[in-house]
Amino acid sequence: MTPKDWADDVEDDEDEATSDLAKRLGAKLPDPSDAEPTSTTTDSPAVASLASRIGGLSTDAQPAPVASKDKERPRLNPQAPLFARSLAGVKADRTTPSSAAPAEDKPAAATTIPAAPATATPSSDDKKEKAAEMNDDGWGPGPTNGDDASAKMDAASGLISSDSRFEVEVKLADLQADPNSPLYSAKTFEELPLHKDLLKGIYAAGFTKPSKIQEKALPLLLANPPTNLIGQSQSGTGKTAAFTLDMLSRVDPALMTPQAICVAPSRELARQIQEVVDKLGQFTQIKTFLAVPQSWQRNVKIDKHILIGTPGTIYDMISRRGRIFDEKMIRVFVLDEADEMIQLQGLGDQTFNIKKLLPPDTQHVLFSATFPDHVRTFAQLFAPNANHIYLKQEEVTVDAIKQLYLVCDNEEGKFEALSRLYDSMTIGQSIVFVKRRTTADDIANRLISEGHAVASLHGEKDHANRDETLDGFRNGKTKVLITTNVLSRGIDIQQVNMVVNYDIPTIGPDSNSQPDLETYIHRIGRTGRFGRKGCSVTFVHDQRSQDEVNEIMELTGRPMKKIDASNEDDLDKLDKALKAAMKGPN
Ligand SMILES: Nc1ncnc2c1ncn2[C@@H]1O[C@H](COP(=O)(O)OP(=O)(O)OP(=O)(O)O)[C@@H](O)[C@H]1O
Repeated sequence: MTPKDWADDVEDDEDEATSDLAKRLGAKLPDPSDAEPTSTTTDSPAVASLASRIGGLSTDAQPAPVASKDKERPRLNPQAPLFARSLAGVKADRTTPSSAAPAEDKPAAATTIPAAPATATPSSDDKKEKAAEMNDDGWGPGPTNGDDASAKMDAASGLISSDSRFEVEVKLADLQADPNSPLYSAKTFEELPLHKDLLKGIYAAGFTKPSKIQEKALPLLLANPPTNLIGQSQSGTGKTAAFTLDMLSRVDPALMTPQAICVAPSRELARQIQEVVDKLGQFTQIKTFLAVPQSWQRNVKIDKHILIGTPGTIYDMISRRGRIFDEKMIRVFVLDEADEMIQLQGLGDQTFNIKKLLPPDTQHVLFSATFPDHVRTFAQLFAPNANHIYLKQEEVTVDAIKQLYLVCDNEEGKFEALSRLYDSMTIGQSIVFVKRRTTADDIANRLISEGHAVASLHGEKDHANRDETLDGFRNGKTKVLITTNVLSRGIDIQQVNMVVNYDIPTIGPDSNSQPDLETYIHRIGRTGRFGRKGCSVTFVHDQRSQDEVNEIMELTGRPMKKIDASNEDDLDKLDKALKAAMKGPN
């Protein structure tokens, strides 16, 4: 049982069997006192012992040499046309034993580019001050990261300029690196070492310039020799394209075997990532394979270049040692939603098992909108000597998402309020998150019986049904989707302008649960994509849920406007506010 799995039918994020590694190992992870250790060395016996028992992880700043394994690795094709620019250094790296383990052999020192005290947690006084700053309209303070002008809408696109709204802090693994070098920030895609066929794909996707995270991450990801990267940026800011372009740049299309692996916590997210890779790579010869349950056959080799899937399936494939694909050919391992993918009480054991079988000089790329402190320690063990891009703590949520909470009389009052909100939910598209699969089906059925058009999706439904439901929602056939945490992360549907937390996400047994801040942040991040407008409504129906909302406000430092569901005036105001919030410019 994982903390998110205490109740039998509470949704888990991955529909494959996952075991509880921490429990099996009898280890409890300490809370690191230093949120950002700059070395993979750890003084913590628990982390060290756990890491060594996991295997494949070094708790030492000087990992074992990799030359013997590397000898067996087939060479890349230097004639491959796609890689004239970006792969050149990879080839050099692979053929020079002394630089065979670039990511792990470097000193684990960090250089910070901006001077911002980025990862300090705001004091509770700071948070109170922020709450007091709440605007009269109750929608909370405006942008807090400095430059209001930068948050202005791009008149042509209707989007918020990403210029300085989504600031990030970069830490370089290599002390020698010049932090002022333009290499570490790219204002255009052309100045990056991207093949022209990838540039064509980027423009065909409608991207004109890199977002903030792409601007910072791509030069680091594409530099040679390859270096690990741990990257954090708010939901909907373009992390997928960043790691996608890295994978597309580092595989050799002439070699018909997987050379990059990307794991994600759900089949739906894996499918979505595959679509992005296919779209950006459409002018190349690079092919992708979706590695999810039932998508592969035993003893049939995969001849595609990039594997995208869920960790249980990929581990199943890779553990057949060469019969499905040759793991020695993998050079990039991407973890999307990385904090979730390395959680020991969840998907972490599968992800670590995959890592153990990959060549030690594989480039590890970890991205997420959230990296809680205790996960950062593991992230740094997983991706030693990585470059880091972390968000300032107070900027983890997206300003363009207006957050409010709706006070209902009791559990039944939540359903009445949801039904009452249906019209607002269908102005654009909405996702309603519940805790249990049975609740998803129940409220979907009740809304349908009242004449509303909604669909439900959760991990107990069969795969074809899940794919069909999400496709129907993606193409706008369904306007309201009732779901569980299975869709809380990564799903990118730009028309979603409202998220309802019918149940507040929590961790732990019902008798002693805590609000699950990370899941809250990811859930509301299904709206407000790439600068679009959005709003979230969290239902409160008793003292406990009120306390949980208070704690979320405290932790995010963002106030939420309170609406009373029993007050018709309030509800009318809510309708108007929702309509205003979801239409027109910010
Ligand atoms: N440079 C760009 N220009 C315009 N649109 C972009 C650019 N990069 C990404 N996008 C779009 O922004 C949207 C959000 O991107 P993406 O899904 O990668 O966000 P994310 O940061 O991975 O979010 P999450 O944390 O929720 O997974 C997508 O629809 C994508 O097509």
